[in-house]
Amino acid sequence: MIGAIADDFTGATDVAVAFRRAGMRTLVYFGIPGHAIDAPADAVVIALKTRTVPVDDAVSESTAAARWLQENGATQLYFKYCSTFDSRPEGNIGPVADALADLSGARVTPIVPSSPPHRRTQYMGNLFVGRQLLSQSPMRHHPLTPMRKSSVADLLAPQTARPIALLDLEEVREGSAALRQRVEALPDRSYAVIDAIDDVDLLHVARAFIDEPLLTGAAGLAAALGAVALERRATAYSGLDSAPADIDPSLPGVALAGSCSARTLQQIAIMAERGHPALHVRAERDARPEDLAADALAWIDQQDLADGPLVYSSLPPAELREVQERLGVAEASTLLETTMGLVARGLVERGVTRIVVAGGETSGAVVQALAVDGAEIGLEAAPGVPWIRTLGPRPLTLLLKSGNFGDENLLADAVGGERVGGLVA
Ligand SMILES: Nc1ncnc2c1ncn2[C@@H]1O[C@H](COP(=O)(O)OP(=O)(O)O)[C@@H](O)[C@H]1O
Ligand SMILES: O=C(O)[C@@H](O)C(=O)COP(=O)(O)O
Repeated sequence: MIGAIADDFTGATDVAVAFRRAGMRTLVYFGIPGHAIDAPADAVVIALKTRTVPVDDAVSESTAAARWLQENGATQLYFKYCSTFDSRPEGNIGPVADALADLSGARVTPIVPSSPPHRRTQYMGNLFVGRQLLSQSPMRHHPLTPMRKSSVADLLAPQTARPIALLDLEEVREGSAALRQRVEALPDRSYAVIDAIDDVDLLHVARAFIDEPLLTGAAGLAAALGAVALERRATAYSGLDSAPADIDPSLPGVALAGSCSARTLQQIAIMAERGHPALHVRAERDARPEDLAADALAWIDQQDLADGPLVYSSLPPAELREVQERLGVAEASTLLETTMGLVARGLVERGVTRIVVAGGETSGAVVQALAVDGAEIGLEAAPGVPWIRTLGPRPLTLLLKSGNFGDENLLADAVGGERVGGLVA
């Protein structure tokens, strides 16, 4: 079994659906479960909200998640971070990877953020988002982890004391055996930052590292790892059931958006164009999340839920900067994340069973406020954005959308647009 630790909740569903697409029975848990695994699985993902928490917290939570996974049958660990390598100079990718490498006894740990289905590629050590270098992409304006460099080794170096080597695309394309030899020549306790621009490159990497105790990357390498693991072990699986969970998202849905990413802003604009009622939640100094949430829920009570309403705090870069300067970055984000969590709780109390959330940190806040234990993975509304059905007696249908994922219509479609049935039926 592969045990994956994701540093945010949208990343967890992204990597979970990558494993499921490769044919693995996959479960996702939000936080470390207080119980044993629910069902036999080939991949288990633990979603943590550790991308921007203090380094020590990220390390201790990730290590505890790894131990739970090992105790529940994981023979290989996968550390899932963002395909845009979202982190701050002090971490948390480096410190968490260091700790997981120590725990698993990894000699050389691959660092592979490339995820071609999401148009994240790496060439000569530089990460691209579509046609742009990471440092020139909208990620330079991210509210919590602005990415202003493109070299993955340069981003990682301040986060770890371990040696970092680049294995470039030409070396990757020599194939997995040659790549493996290059890995063998690297020093102990080192990182290999590895180029990949398509899925075949990732298969070479996955084959070169298939017997290693720890791999790290985004959903791209996870999909390749799943494919290689399945290729190797197909005959050993018994009762393989990789079918997506049968989730019916036809009930009215509500969207909550805290992402300020360029794509989410477009998706919000399309929701307005398509006539979905929308409420903008403003972060003001001394505002209490309870009051902001109560106002938002009072507004919800006046809406027809069949219209697919949206509650959002998202702002474009200049206005976002203004709020952050006035309130503080952490203060504003904590206020708005807590508010969104309380709104989600109020929605469930009102009988809403389908909630669409835009933003990784925002999804973390919402799912934690709803005290969701785990989920089954359904079909994808967009690449890397699967519908999920929560475990437990009162299941909810959730879509946790990474800020930058999905086409412009995704949010409108997901709250009740005409394409929902087509995608999920
Ligand atoms: N108007 C705003 N002012 C300040 N911070 C905001 C505002 N709206 C959202 N945020 C914060 O920005 C962060 C967005 O991160 P996240 O939800 O992970 O989105 P993404 O998936 O795009 O990275 C959250 O912490 C959110 O609370
Ligand atoms: O790898 C990715 O890009 C995503 O799975 C992811 O981690 C997205 O994070 P957010 O954009 O913060 O939702």
